[in-house]
Amino acid sequence: METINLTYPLTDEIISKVAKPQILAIGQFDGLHLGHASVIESAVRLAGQTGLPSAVMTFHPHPKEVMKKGDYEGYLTPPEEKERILRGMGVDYLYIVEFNDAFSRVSPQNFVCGMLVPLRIHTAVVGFDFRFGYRGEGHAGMLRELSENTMDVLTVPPYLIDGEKVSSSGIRKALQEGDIQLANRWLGRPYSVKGMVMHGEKRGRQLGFPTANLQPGEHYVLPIKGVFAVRVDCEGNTLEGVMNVGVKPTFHDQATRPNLEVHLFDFDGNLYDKSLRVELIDFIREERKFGGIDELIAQIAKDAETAKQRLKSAVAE
Ligand SMILES: Cc1cc2nc3c(=O)[nH]c(=O)nc-3n(C[C@H](O)[C@H](O)[C@H](O)COP(=O)(O)O)c2cc1C
Ligand SMILES: Nc1ncnc2c1ncn2[C@@H]1O[C@H](COP(=O)(O)OP(=O)(O)O)[C@@H](O)[C@H]1O
Repeated sequence: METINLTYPLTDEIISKVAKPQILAIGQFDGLHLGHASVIESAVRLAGQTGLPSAVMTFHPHPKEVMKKGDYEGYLTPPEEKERILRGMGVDYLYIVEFNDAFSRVSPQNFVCGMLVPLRIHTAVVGFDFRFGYRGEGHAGMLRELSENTMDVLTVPPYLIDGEKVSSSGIRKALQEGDIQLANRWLGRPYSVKGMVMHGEKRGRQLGFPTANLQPGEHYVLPIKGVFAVRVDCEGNTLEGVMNVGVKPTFHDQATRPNLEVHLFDFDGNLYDKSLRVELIDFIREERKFGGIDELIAQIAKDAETAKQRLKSAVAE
């Protein structure tokens, strides 16, 4: 898969590089959940049937972040994570369109005539509720007409689980409520957060549980504050562990943005400045303020045992 950054308006240089008959799935696709996957898989399937390349068009930064909408809480899948997942889906091209104030004011007509038509899109594949252009005034039904019938449009129906429409907002809510099982079921994979390991307060080792403190590189949606059973990808190696997401109220009175810290099982090495991708497998409990260090240590030991059991049963499922 090749990733190509696009800005509006397209330059002649980029048009000559990118324009070709192709099947294009368009959407924000934050989360790349099973609903998004069904749109993208439809595009990849159609590409296979027609012999044309498949492509995905997405927008960055998140429009809600740029438009300063109150309900923006970070990314489920920052661009790097989207790339990783789309590569595994057999997509040929990923177009990341720069979303800024000016782009937010592009009309539906200009988006189609200035972006999709010059790229020579054969078929645009979109979800049933796709909106585009200034104030979201464009919808799927307008794509063909605005392209003057040069482009076909395939609209994919909602993806349901237990009668409920899979959605990014539902996944955000589930993460914030600690329902990791639901979030993961809707994502079709474990929710993961990636970041570099940084120095902490050097207390973990004294407690008997060294913890790699993660600096998430992008602004991720964080789950509820508490303890999780996790699987960790460190430079291609898979490890298991237990993670605390929180502010360590036992040691700190002031609430800050939560920290992510992972204690890895059966590991003794230096992780500083390495990149870890942590998959949340299950939620164990909420973070608490303990009366003393011994109580905290005893609880962390219990958490580690619980995490090992949950990881074992997750594999067996
Ligand atoms: C599994 C696990 C559970 C934890 N639970 C709590 C908790 O409930 N309350 C709390 O104040 N700190 C909790 N901690 C955080 C510890 O206080 C923290 O690991 C310790 O202060 C080390 O911090 P450092 O890495 O910055 O040195 C937990 C840590 C782990 C690994
Ligand atoms: N099993 C392990 N799990 C996590 N980190 C470990 C482990 N063994 C060694 N380490 C190393 O120890 C560091 C954490 O030790 P800790 O005393 O908690 O220091 P800090 O406060 O800087 O995080 C990690 O960043 C990593 O480099």
